[in-house]
Amino acid sequence: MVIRPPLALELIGITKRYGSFTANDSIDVRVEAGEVHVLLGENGAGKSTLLNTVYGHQRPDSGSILVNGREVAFASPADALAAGIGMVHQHFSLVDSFTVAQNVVLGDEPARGGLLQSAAAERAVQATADRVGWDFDVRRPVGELAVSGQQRVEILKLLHRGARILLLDEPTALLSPTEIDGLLETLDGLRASGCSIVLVTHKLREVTAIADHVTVIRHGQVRQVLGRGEFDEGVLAAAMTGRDRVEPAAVGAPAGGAVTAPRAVAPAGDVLLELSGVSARSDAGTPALQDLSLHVRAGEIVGLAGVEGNGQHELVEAIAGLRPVQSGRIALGGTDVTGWSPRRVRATGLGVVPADRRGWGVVPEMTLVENLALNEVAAGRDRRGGVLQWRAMRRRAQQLVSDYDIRPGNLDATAGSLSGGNMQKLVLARELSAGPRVVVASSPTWGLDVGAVEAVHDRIRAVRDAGTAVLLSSLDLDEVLALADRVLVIYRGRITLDVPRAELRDDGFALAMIGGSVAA
Ligand SMILES: Nc1ncnc2c1ncn2[C@@H]1O[C@H](COP(=O)(O)OP(=O)(O)OP(=O)(O)O)[C@@H](O)[C@H]1O
Repeated sequence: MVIRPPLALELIGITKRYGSFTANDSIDVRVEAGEVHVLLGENGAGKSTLLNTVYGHQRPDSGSILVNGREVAFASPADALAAGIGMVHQHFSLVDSFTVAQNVVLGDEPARGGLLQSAAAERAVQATADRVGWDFDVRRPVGELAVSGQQRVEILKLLHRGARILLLDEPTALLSPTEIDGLLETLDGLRASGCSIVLVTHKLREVTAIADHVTVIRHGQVRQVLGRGEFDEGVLAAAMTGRDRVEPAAVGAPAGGAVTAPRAVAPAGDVLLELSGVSARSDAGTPALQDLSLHVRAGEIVGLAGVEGNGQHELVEAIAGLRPVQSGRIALGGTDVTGWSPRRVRATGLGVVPADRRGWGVVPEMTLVENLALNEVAAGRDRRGGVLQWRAMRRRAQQLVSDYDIRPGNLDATAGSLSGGNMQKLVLARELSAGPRVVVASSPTWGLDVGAVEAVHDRIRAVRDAGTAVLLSSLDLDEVLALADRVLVIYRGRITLDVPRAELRDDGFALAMIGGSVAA
């Protein structure tokens, strides 16, 4: 008789309702010790709900959670951590000026002589890093690490507190391709050391690279469980959508390498967005944009590539009037808008898809109708004789919800109740649909499932074809290559490469992103 070790984590019949809506409907998931188990599903399928339930953020309405064969009930994330479960969030909670060791022990300092600086803490953290084979200098300030290094510190924090089961909700959504490879290597090492990993990702290439098992969730229910050898990208895409086998490209998958050729004809429209010698500071007061100049013409998509932290966010904010400009000039449609308020800049016909949708993309407490009408309201186009045109606003919202496939499409639900991907669709619907002259978009498809990615790419191409000037900043190079007519590279707040997509050489492109100088 073979005696099997207990499962690391077993979810049995987990059900979670929000009012009359069932987000998780009797979900079973079996996670073995030392495996990477992917939860896959379209936007709104119920993946984050499930992770939040397992991590003690919320109680399930029914169902059981077993850790190493023993039933548990968590009232908070602290309970989950005490049982050996840790969750890595998309946004880090690290103190840049603290060392790796200080960050790891923060809030959990050694009991005696428990100062953050203690050598004992350093030794203990080093031992944890050594245990998983990470070559870390734990005395280095976290602010000096790349994003992937910081993500490792977040994971180290959990391991140091005894976590052996890690939950990761879209950890690669805002990482560059090299950083994604780094994270996959990290996960592989953790698996080899016996940790179990539950991973939510929309990128099918990552799933095929790393998953031992995939549980496919559709409309809150488990539809399929697939083991290694039983899936490729086509099978996964089909399982997610419920269609017969489809090639991922057919549902849109930049990760699968579906790169659309740029338009053959060079755009010849007027310059609608122009930055001349713009300098601006980061939140920390350091130079973020340095004498930066660029332009985007009507009917052109300009892709902005660069490693995270080279000024992309500050650039988008400066154009939107959200970040003061030290020197230089920003013009929209030929009008100098430097120093204008965000509201006034927008009124010139600017659409903005921000990197942080929860920050200023949506107002979570407001309904879908209200969020979709924000631009109209701000521009005073929503009223007649001073009276809000609710009926027209609802009609328009209904149309946008259907066009952009925002689910569930209850117009009176708050934006905050939407899943991450559907919230992103809401922002895109509002910003792309108002007939903007210029669109500035930061990672527009982050968190979207493969089908939604292609739909959004089509919409961005459509606004371009209608004569809009589009500046698209993305960490996903496949996305830049799929959409851009011209590619810029931003490095340390300066544009270091500016070349038509058709003339782009891959090696030069990659080199420019890390500061190398090349002839395109
Ligand atoms: N607090 C809430 N109140 C009401 N409905 C909610 C709430 N949280 C989530 N939902 C709904 O539950 C469903 C599942 O959401 P969830 O965030 O789990 O999806 P997801 O699979 O993680 O999607 P995504 O890939 O877009 O992140 C969605 O329809 C969402 O609107």
